[in-house]
Amino acid sequence: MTPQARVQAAIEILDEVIASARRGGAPADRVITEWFRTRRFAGSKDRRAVRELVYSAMRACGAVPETGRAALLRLAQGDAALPPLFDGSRHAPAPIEAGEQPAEAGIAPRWLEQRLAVSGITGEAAQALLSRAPLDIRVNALKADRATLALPEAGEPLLAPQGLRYPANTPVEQWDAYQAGQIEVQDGGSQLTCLAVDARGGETVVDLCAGGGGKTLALAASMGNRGQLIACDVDRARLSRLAPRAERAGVIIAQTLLMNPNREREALAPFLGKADAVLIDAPCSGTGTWRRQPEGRWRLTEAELARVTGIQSRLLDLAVELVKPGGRIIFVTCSLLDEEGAGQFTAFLARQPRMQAETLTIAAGEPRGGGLRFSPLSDGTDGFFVARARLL
Ligand SMILES: C[S@@+](CC[C@H](N)C(=O)[O-])C[C@H]1O[C@@H](n2cnc3c(N)ncnc32)[C@H](O)[C@@H]1O
Repeated sequence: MTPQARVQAAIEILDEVIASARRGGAPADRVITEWFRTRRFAGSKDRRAVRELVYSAMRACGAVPETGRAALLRLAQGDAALPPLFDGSRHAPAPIEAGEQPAEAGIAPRWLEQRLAVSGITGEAAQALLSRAPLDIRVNALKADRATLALPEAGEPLLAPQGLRYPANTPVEQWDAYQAGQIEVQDGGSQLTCLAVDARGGETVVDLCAGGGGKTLALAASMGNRGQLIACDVDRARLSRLAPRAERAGVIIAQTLLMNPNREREALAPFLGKADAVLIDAPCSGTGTWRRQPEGRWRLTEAELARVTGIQSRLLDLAVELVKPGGRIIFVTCSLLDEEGAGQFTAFLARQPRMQAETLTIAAGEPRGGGLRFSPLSDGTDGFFVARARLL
């Protein structure tokens, strides 16, 4: 593909990414893969270059762009090599017209920038939400140890005891250690939130929002595969990804529990008052994951934010019924918004006087509202809020 054709391809893909974000459809990565599936003429270098253009353009725009072309024009404003490629030649985008408006720059749609600002995320901290994420792995302590595991490339040790960092796009999934279940891909911040659970062998631990089991696997490793680990979710497709991952990782204690939304308590009846720990890795706005999914900013609406914060407070109250006296609840969101972090946790403590907040001894993050907040700027991780409370 010519450089001009790559720009035109990026514009067409962005049109689809924008439409998909508006209707709550497939994420950008899938849109890109699908686009190339029917364009076999594109080689691997073309794919990489077009993908880079698409992601750079997404990062350059704040609010949802009207069109892919407007998004690319925004990117072109900061990259002198791009405007000449709008030359109208075969497969190239049409020439830029006088007065043609690029999409708006910014961190996010305005309402969301304001919510971030109220939560103390402005300037550099806000800009860092759109930086490029590295690739972090967790060495699976059930099968290996960071200190002795030989890997094709030496990573940078992270604060999390089994964490290693690599440049983005390192093909770790092709490594023998990955196939052997000795390593998992997991953001360093996510690994730190698992430390807050402090899950131990022999305990009963409920992972209330297990999804595909990223944290479940880390908890099983921390428990040395001893005890009871109940991985729950309301999304059948996500939960079904756990079994093959658990098998590869050698995890034998995780049992899955599919719940009906709004009827979670019924499914959890056998565990009421039995849990030593309940992890709530709650559904959230995902504002902490924009480094990887910049189009997440364009999917979020105020109504969706209100919906997920409602689920968060409901699950927090449900967790109180699940823990035994002395048991602990760990609340996690991959968000930097206080309404999904410090504010949510403070309101929970006020509603539940028998729950007492605990100070976390993780040497990272900024103390906020009884918990810790990790951010791309200060911690080099995805954005997370994590807090722990114990039932008196
Ligand atoms: C942040 S994701 C979990 C990620 C997962 N723990 C991991 O580490 O890979 C949030 C999960 O909450 C689930 N969820 C949404 N509503 C729920 C509910 N009412 N009860 C339990 N889980 C819910 C979603 O399906 C999603 O899988």
